Amino acid sequence: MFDIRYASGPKDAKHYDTARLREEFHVDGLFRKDEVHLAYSHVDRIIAGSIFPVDKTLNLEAGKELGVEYFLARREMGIINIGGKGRILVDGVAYEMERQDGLYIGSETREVSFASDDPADPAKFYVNSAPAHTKHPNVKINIKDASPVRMGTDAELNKRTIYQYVHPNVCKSCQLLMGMTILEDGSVWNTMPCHLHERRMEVYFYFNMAEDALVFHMMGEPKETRHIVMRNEEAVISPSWSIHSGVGTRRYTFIWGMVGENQEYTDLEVVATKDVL
Ligand SMILES: O=C(O)C(=O)C[C@H](O)C(=O)CO
Ligand SMILES: [Zn+2]
Repeated sequence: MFDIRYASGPKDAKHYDTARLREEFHVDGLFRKDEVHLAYSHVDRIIAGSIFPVDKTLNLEAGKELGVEYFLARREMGIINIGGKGRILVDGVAYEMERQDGLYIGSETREVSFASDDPADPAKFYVNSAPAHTKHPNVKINIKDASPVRMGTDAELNKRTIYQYVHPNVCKSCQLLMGMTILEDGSVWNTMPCHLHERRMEVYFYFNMAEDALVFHMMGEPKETRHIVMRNEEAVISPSWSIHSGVGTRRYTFIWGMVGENQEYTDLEVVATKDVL
């Protein structure tokens, strides 16, 4: 059921060629019609992936990999809909999900199912899930409820708004932080100057990209940088030792999710551009 990824350390990763870098960190094949497609990373045991109900209703099910009775028995989940209108049924409570709506689901939630209103314009649910030690309330998060942070300048081609959906300012979670960053027209860079956060790992999911557009996702230690070429609706795992930044051939949007020791979004070390190699 899961696309399993084990953890790689920086001493090994600096020797990887393109194919190996992609095998370890790059996640594709998302949003296949009527399928749940999830990658399970052993880095902080985050799960990231897609749930794409078109003609069918899809249920969240625990595989043998989770070793529990139901998926969210010991996990929490954040969801953002990047498609048309849909519904998520959470232990009998229905949440109507428009495009850009988010949902936080706390642990100990037994039954979660996903459906689209119109197969011609189906909902596309991107999800992140992390181990959780306690139950927090389920919360629907409209983009207007998300905490916005405007960043960047025209000169640096990086004007963007970071919408923090699952964040202590918006709702309680055990460790998950999740949000969506929308670049302005003409802006192509995210997160440059780049940063590290040793206490949290991160997964990026790039979307709203034209078919012929690319994003070069930067990764690696600050003085051993590598890149991974990203196409529309692909994700990339960023271990805590790696920078994560990207530049596109056009504007794009991305969803980021973080898990680890703390929930301090600003607990990061900025790497000066002069120190990057
Ligand atoms: O546009 C950005 O910059 C981001 O969205 C950065 C991510 O949120 C991140 O790296 C948080 O640590
Ligand atoms: Zn980061």
